[in-house]
This record gives sequence, C-alpha cells and structure tokens, in this order.
Amino acid sequence: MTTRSASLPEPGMPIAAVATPVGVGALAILRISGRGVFGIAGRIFKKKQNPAFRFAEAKGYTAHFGSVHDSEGLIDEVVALVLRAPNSFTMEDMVEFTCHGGPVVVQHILKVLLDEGCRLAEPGEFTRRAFLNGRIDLLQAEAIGEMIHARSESAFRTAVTQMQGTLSLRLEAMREQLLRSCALLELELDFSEEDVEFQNRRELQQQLGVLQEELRRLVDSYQHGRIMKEGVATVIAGRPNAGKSTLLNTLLGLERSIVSHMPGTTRDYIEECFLYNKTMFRLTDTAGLREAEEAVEHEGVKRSYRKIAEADLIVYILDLTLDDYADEVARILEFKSEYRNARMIVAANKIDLASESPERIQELREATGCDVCGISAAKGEGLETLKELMSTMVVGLDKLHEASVLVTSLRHYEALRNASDALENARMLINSNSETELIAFELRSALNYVGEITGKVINEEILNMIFDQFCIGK
Ligand SMILES: Nc1nc2c(c(=O)[nH]1)N(C=O)[C@@H](CNc1ccc(C(=O)N[C@@H](CCC(=O)O)C(=O)O)cc1)CN2
Ligand SMILES: Nc1nc2c(ncn2[C@@H]2O[C@H](COP(=O)(O)OP(=O)(O)OP(=O)(O)O)[C@@H](O)[C@H]2O)c(=O)[nH]1
Ligand SMILES: [Mg+2]
Repeated sequence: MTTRSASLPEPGMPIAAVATPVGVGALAILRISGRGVFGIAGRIFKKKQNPAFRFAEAKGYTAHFGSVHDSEGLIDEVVALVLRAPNSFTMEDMVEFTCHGGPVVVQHILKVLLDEGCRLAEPGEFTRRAFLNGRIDLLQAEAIGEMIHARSESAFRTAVTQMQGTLSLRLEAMREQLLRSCALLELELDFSEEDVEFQNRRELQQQLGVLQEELRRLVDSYQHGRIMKEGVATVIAGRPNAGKSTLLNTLLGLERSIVSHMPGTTRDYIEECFLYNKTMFRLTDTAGLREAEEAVEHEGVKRSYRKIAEADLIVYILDLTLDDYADEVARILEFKSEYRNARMIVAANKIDLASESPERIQELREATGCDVCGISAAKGEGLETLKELMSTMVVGLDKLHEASVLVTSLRHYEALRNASDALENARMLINSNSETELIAFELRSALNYVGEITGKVINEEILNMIFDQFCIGK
C-alpha cells in the first residue's frame, strides 16, 4: 500500500459536488475530494460523541455521526464517511456527507464546503480523477456513464460487461504485441548500417494478419453492440399520408405523433422505444417522402433520408388505396439496393379500405421480392403479423453472444477501424519489401489508435468529450 501511495500523483484541488439528483428525497450525498479535504470537513463538522474528533486521524472507511454548521449555526445532522487515499474512488482523500434530502439543506451544505475552500466539481470530474489516477481506464469510465444512463436491460448488461474490463484486456494484449514488433523494427533502424533483421518479416506479416482479423471482428460487432445499447433502429418510411404516424401510434398504444388526412403532416422525425419479444426497437416516424417545395418540409424529407440511411430495419408503408403502385415498387427496389445494411419489410396499409387486398399484396411480393404484410394501422389489423415479422427480421441482432466482447460506442468503432486500416497499410508495405521506417510508422499509428480507446494514449479532446457528458458529482 505504501509503494502504491508513494507512486500516486499529487492530489488535485479540493472539489465538491452533490452526488444525488436534485429534488426531495429521504437522503442526499455530497462528496469532496482532493488536497486538504480532511481539514475542510473538520471545520464544518462536529462529532456528537467526541468533540476532539479529527478526520485526518480517522481510519478509512469509517462513518461518523455529527452535525454540519455554518456561521449562523446548525444546518443538518449528517453521517460523514471517511475515505483515505488511495482507497477511495478517486484515489484521493475523500469525505462523503449523507444529509437529509431536501434541496435547500443540500445547497446550504454545498455552500459551506465552497466557502471553506472547495471548488465546485465539473461534470464527471470525480470519474476523470479516478481515470487519471489509474483506478479505471477510459473504457470503464465510459461504461459507468452508460450504466447510469441505461434504459433497458440489454444496455445495462453491456455496460456492466464493459465496466468489468473485458474489452480493455483484449485491447491491452493487442497493444503489447504491437509494441513488441514496433520495438524490434525500431531497433533495426538503430542498426540501419548493418542491414540486420530483428523482426522476421514473414512472422510479422502473419502476426499482423491475426491482429487484423481480431480488429475486424470487433469492428463487426459494432452493429450488434449498438443495438444492444440503443435498440434496433427501425425507420417507418413511405409517401405522405401512407399512415406512418398512425402506425407509430398504434404500435406504441399512445397518440405520440400527429395524424391528419393532410399529406405532409409529419415534419421532423419522432423517435420512441418499443419493446416486443424482449427486443428493443427504436421506432422512428419520418416525414413522408416526396419532392417538397416548402422549405420546412424539404428539410424534413432530408432528415427522413438520413434516418433511413442509418436504419437497421426499414418498415416501408405503402398505401393500398393508391391507383398505381409503380412508383412505390420502384422506390422499394431502389431502397433495397441502396441500403444494403438494413433489412426491409413492406407494410401494405389500409386493408380496411382496399378491395382485393390479398391479391394486391401477392402482386407486391412478386414485384418487390420483399416480405409484405397487409395491415390496417388505424384499425389495428395485421399488427401481430407485422410485429412477428419485425422480430424475426432481427433475430440474432440483439442477443448477447456468450463471452463475446462487443463494441458499443462510435468512438471505439472509429478508432478500431483506423487501427485496422493502419495494419492493412503495414501489411502491404511488408509485402512490397518497403523500408522498415514506413512499416514502423504504420504500426505506431495502429498503436496510437488502440491506445486512445482505453486511454493509454491520452488525448485531452477525447477526455473532455467523454467527461462532459457525465453529471456533476459523478
Ligand atoms: N458511497 C459511495 N458509493 C459508491 C461509490 C462512491 O464513490 N461512494 N462509487 C463511485 O463510483 C461506486 C463504487 N465504486 C467504488 C470503487 C472503488 C472504491 C474504493 O474506495 N476502493 C478502494 C477501497 C477498497 C476496499 O476497501 O475494499 C480500493 O480499491 O483501494 C469505492 C467506490 C458506487 N457506490
Ligand atoms: N382507413 C384507414 N385510414 C388510415 C389508416 N392508416 C392511416 N389512415 C389515415 O390516413 C391519413 C394519414 O395518416 P398519417 O398517419 O398521418 O400518415 P403519414 O404517413 O404519417 O403522413 P405524413 O406525416 O404526411 O407523411 C389519416 O387520415 C389517417 O387516419 C388505415 O389503416 N385505414
Ligand atoms: Mg406522419
């Protein structure tokens, strides 16, 4: 323990924050961390049983009952928890005060803490310190944030897995291998006059191939990981008045989206989560697709296309009461070839109005090659079939593979792709017998990308982006 504390960086400025949500609750927690927090805590806190009590002499992980005062007198009775560096979340000296959970009480205690020398913590600053002091890596810090914000069981599960550090371990192993090869190549550069080869090129080529394969698997897990976290991105698309908003509302069982007989009712897209058969669908109702003349609608249609391009599943709504389906069939075929990553269902709507629906649906099936199901969004007919179809379309997409590591964040996905590209370059250079220097450069670059994910390579901009999303007090 002593060696660990000796190697700890200087504790930061004392910071204070409320760690619990704003509002009325049974209890609330305030925490302080950093240099001199025991002195600060001692000036505002009196221990009932022991007036001579000093935080600096208290053992770590002990709780003390007492009261908090300001110049006017008593504020509240509290429990103070003592955490001694490095055995605290931030690895600094910390004190946590549990007080009564009223917003005014909490603000009073926060104010005395600030008056006594703490600065208000920035969002995520406690976790940032936990990262900078080596308690957790960047992936784990992000996982804590994701866990707090998780709104589904699957999002929660993936966050917990990531918090345990499985992906971190894989990436660290990768980094070590790359570092070793890199070091050997750089050693060759030092002996460049002697034309030696410390790193056998055929071996290196083979090792990089294995690493690249692993990177590719991680990159490929992103769609799956994202779905675990956010749900299946399901976009309801189609012409104006086809019944998209009606379908959204009927699926949700509430009047979320405005429905009217006027074509062009929905302007901006609307997103809501919908759970079916344990699969989370993130449903997006979009503006009807047409050449819009009016500026706002035009922007709406642009957004529709953007959402369609990001979809995992497109539910194309077609109005069966149209006289002619040729344009619709053409668009469906175009979507099929344009959005290859998405799966598509055609929902032929308004079966309650259309005569000869079964025949028309069969024709549509043949013309589009898609799964087509007849529905009445307004009357709720055919929806069970549609939901079943949605569910089978995404089978496997949202189920956790056992023991597999998933990439769930766009940041990680991009860094992994960049790393994989750098390895690809390195392998091409080796194949063409290129100079050692160029190969080493690509390996360094791959190393940097992998290191950015866990935070081994510290990039201030990335840190800000991550920790700014946290709550104050976390
Ligand atoms: N009251 C309280 N609850 C909390 C936190 C906190 O900071 N305070 N946490 C904040 O996110 C989470 C728990 N995370 C934590 C991680 C490490 C340590 C810690 O002090 N570790 C020391 C001591 C271990 C021990 O005595 O067994 C260590 O590992 O050295 C504390 C909290 C959730 N619950
Ligand atoms: N009879 C019948 N009418 C429907 C059905 N579904 C929708 N409608 C009607 O069709 C009209 C258009 O419905 P919306 O849900 O607003 O259509 P939309 O596709 O969202 O239209 P935009 O937002 O303009 O793109 C409304 O008058 C609905 O009541 C249906 O299954 N049967
Ligand atoms: Mg609409």
